[in-house]
Amino acid sequence: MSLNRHLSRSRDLARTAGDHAADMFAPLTLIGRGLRHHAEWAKGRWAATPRERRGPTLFLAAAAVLGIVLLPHGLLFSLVALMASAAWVGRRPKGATAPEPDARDLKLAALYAALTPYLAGPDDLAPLYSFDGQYKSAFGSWEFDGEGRLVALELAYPAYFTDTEPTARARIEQVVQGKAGRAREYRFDWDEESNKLRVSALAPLATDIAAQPFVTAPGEIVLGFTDAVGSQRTIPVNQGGVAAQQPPVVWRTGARSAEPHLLALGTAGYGTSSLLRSIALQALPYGDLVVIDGAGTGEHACLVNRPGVHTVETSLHGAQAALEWAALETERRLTALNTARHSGVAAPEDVTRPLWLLLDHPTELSELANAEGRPDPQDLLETPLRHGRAARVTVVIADDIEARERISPTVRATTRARVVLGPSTPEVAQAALGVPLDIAPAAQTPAGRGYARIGATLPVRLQVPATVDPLDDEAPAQLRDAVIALLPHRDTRTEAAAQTVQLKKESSGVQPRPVW
Ligand SMILES: Nc1ncnc2c1ncn2[C@@H]1O[C@H](COP(=O)(O)OP(=O)(O)OP(=O)(O)O)[C@@H](O)[C@H]1O
Repeated sequence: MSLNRHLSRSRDLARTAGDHAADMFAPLTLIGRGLRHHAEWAKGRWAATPRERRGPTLFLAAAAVLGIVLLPHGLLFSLVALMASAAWVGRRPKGATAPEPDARDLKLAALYAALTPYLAGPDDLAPLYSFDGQYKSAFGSWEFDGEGRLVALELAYPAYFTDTEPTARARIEQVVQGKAGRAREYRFDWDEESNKLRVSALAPLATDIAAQPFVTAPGEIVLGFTDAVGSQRTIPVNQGGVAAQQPPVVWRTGARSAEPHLLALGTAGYGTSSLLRSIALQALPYGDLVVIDGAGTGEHACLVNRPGVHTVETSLHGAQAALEWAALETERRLTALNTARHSGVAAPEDVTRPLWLLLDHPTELSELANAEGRPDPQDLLETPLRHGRAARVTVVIADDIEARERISPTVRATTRARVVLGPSTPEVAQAALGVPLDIAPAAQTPAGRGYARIGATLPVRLQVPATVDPLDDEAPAQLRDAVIALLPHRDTRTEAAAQTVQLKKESSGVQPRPVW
């Protein structure tokens, strides 16, 4: 017999012996698997049993075992019963594989595990959060979207959690946002009375609404658009060339407004100048403007010499002259209004026509004035800010969030309409809006995105309509055309479209029309 035949025979013998052994040990494997299941089940029950009930449970189990041992043939019968049940549980249908873990279950379990270090109390006898706990003990309800992303969650937290402390809340909000995905914004609704937190993921706001005439009453300014929760009404808009209804963030100005002035702070490049331009275009049909461009970048040059625009100032001297005039004009209007009231006649039109003071980056001028030992332009705003409501003078200030410390206390105290644009941390949002934000911003923020707070209301999300500088060659022509179409003209000629516009973006060429 050749060596090869010997080898193949031994292989066959080994295979047959293996098959026989597998057949012989199959019942043992089956029972072993069943016993393992039983052990896991018992371990799970033990972990789920509250600590104070573990002693009595152990006692009952020991009593049952003792009873079985004392019964005639009790031990034998119980062993047979255990083997039979293990064999039943351990059987596995042919081809069956372990079920895939549910991705949603895994996400919720991961969130629960991440929250546990912040919400578990070491001395809590019945903890909602514990390292060997289950998320179902703390999470009341949850909802996932079609793509498997968490969109809503209600969770309970222990009563001793310091839910009134902004830092403690912020920690929990950060954990939730981290586990649920930083690409979206989340609203956090803390129900302090019942120790519940409701989290909802917010759909992104529309970014394709350009400057256009908005359907509003005189004195109403559309700061931008929000979600359905943030506004009580919708207005018709042209959204990316399609007619749509969108909920606006409306700022009411005028003699009856409780928030007659606005302060907008933002990260550089996130659209505070565009917001100012958007307000200017909405204010111009009903009022007059004085524009101060503290950064001197000529971003508001498109307003120069427009009907209703008194002046666009970019220098410290010009800004001071304009603001001194505005202060005197406010006093003149107050006197004229008083006289009219005393004589019981209607106030003249030049007193009631709204006057808007729009200041972009005024803190830069404050620094310059400080260096030159001249009066701070912000101080010149005192009269319009304090008496502007009665005199129909509205002040709008836009500045860099980094410059918030240099904003004067009078400006901060009198600007009750607030906007913050660009990426913001809880501290920045609180400094800009005056209250903590109950919304966690997304990791990526488009230009013009932020939050608005009008008076004592809760902050709402805000997307400012794209109101680009029509003299900015890099801005899309379509957006520049939208702004050009809204600029008022001295005659009936139609202004050239953005592609052929001949205006030069040279702030040195800006010739403001002096009013004093
Ligand atoms: N709402 C918006 N939609 C689309 N683009 C915008 C919007 N707001 C601003 N932009 C674009 O973002 C850029 C910066 O805008 P803007 O100059 O208004 O920002 P800013 O915060 O005033 O910046 P800076 O402080 O540097 O002047 C511009 O190119 C502008 O066209």
